Amino acid sequence: MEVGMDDPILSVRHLTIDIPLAQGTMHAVRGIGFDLKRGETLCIVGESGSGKSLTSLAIMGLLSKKLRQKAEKLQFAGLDLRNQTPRMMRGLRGDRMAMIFQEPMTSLNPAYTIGDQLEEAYLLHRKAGKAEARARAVELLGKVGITAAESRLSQYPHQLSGGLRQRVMIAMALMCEPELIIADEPTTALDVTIQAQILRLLSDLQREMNMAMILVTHDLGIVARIADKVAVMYAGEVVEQGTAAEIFDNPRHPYTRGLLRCIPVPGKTKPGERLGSIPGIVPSLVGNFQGCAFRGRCDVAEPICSEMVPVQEEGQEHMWRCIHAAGEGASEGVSQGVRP
Ligand SMILES: Nc1ncnc2c1ncn2[C@@H]1O[C@H](COP(=O)(O)OP(=O)(O)OP(=O)(O)O)[C@@H](O)[C@H]1O
Repeated sequence: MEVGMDDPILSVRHLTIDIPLAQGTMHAVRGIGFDLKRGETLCIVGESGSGKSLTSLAIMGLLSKKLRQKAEKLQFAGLDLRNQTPRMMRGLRGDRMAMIFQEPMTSLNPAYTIGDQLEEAYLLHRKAGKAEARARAVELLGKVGITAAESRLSQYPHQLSGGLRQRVMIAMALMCEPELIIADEPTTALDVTIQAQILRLLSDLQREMNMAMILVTHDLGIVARIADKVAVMYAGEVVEQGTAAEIFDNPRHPYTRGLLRCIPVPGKTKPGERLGSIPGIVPSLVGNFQGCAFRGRCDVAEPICSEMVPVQEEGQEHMWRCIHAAGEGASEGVSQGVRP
């Protein structure tokens, strides 16, 4: 099924991911949702363990079978991803959707040349001949700024620097010009200056190819520069989401405000600048959890916060899940509904 240009290419509603553990079930992702259109970039930010990677893996159909995933809606390009067989998901991955991981050495096979690995997805999905796949590989290596691309094809991953390997990973993900790309902290392992170059490159290619992109990152400088939308995750929930301008200029949730306190203005944030740290620890998500997960670290928390948080409603442009923020003369469209 084709989707119109204005329809979301990706639509997620009430995605939950549970992890069975010896001590009980961990509710690692707790009912998140967002929409993404073609050509848009959604940055997911939040501290370690908030569920960003699990969310990315769930969309790609790569979650371990031991984890339990449910969603009211998980739709990509008009396809219901909840009903796809593993074979169908393999058909989509590398072709219409692709993922770039943190550490290229875990995704690149040390035993195969760069050329073989770049050509593989193209040969598989495009039913192309070897010469055509090779020409495409050279073209993509050029696009990601790798010079003497022909000679790189016969090299093995260990012969390249970390920055070059990450460029190869980007080229690999883009071989079939996917409609959706998910990049999970794609430059964490690299030097700060190279990180900024590579993320800028990824963002330029994403716009050139009109792909939708989810970028999971801790780097608020990058978020300020390239995000159209931002989702702030905390303890398995999206606590605030909106356009980048709304999140940076008018953050409403105390957690978002805490993260941005040091660097509130897009354009002033430097590449490599990371999330500030907020005192306190994230509560355990094992077993039943009620109320706002941030309340233990929040300076405006009240007893009612241990009972309820505002719910997210369909179609809200700027959403935050905090009773206080919503009560402070919030703008239109903010949910006043609550759930335990
Ligand atoms: N296979 C697993 N078994 C048990 N716990 C897991 C598993 N995968 C993830 N978790 C837990 O689920 C929570 C969310 O993990 P996730 O990797 O999505 O966090 P994240 O926000 O991506 O963190 P980071 O920024 O550190 O990558 C964490 O507490 C993590 O320890």
